[in-house]
Amino acid sequence: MTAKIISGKELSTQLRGELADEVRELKVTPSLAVILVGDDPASHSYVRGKEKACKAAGIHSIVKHHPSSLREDELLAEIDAFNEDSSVHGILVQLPLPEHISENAVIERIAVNKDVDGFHPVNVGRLLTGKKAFTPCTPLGIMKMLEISGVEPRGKRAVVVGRSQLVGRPVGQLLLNEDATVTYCHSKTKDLASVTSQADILIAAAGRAGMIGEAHVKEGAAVIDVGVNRVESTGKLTGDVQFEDVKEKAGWITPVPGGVGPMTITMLLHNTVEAARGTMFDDES
Ligand SMILES: Nc1nc(=O)c2c([nH]1)NC[C@@H]1CN(c3ccc(C(=O)N[C@@H](CCC(=O)O)C(=O)O)cc3)C=[N+]21
Repeated sequence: MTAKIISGKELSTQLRGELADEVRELKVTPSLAVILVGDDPASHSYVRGKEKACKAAGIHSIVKHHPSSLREDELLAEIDAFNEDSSVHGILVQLPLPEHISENAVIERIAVNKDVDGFHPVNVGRLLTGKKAFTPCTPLGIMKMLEISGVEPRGKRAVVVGRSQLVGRPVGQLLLNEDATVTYCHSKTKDLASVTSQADILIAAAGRAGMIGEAHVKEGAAVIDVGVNRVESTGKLTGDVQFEDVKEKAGWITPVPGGVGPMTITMLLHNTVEAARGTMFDDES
């Protein structure tokens, strides 16, 4: 079988166009504050991507760059100011942060109704209990890619490789909420291939270049590659999946670049529009 390639880039073009239409209908201009600490080139490049995408969708973005010497209390004070500013609807602090700053303290400081990353423990808990919540952008993008491909999670075996708070755990939760049978694999999993090769839906989110080969994949499976690994010699981006081999066996596959990455940004725009509407928690029970 040769896999259908799910283009996150093409889907993003369509969805961002629809979002731009929605933005035009809103009474307010959605506004996103992005805070970037330090000078990691990859982080700077992602933030530029977010800025560009906001602009194209008619979303106002404010980007704050800080040196890596920024103190935690200074960062928390800036978050407080954005929390109180009613013209700002979404707040995103680019991760990872320098070691002297507690990521948990920062994430918990962001107002729950401005947490467009969906990392705040209240949003995480709401997702777990099946309530409406801001949902992390990468997992949301993955679900959208499955949906447009006609891959229905209900009753399927889904295997998630990677258990990060940002991607692995929440995408497993979303798949479970859609009635998939979900298994998580990680660095301590024994005989990885024996587990992943049972997956109808395989999510590769371990952050290890090329770790998923043809032997890890079931014939006809949907393979979603979340890897964003930079090849040092060429500077090119590469996934966790050996694309050329796996595409001959899988039913669906996402490329890197042009797959999950653009969808992550698209879902950030989606969450920012949702935050600007301000109705996420209206049905509070
Ligand atoms: N608070 C926070 N929220 C995040 O959502 C977040 C974060 N921190 N830290 C870093 C990761 C990584 N991330 C990516 C977003 C887009 C692409 C993307 O658009 N990639 C393009 C290529 C970009 C390139 O070539 O540099 C692609 O895959 O086609 C990649 C990675 C968001 N993250």
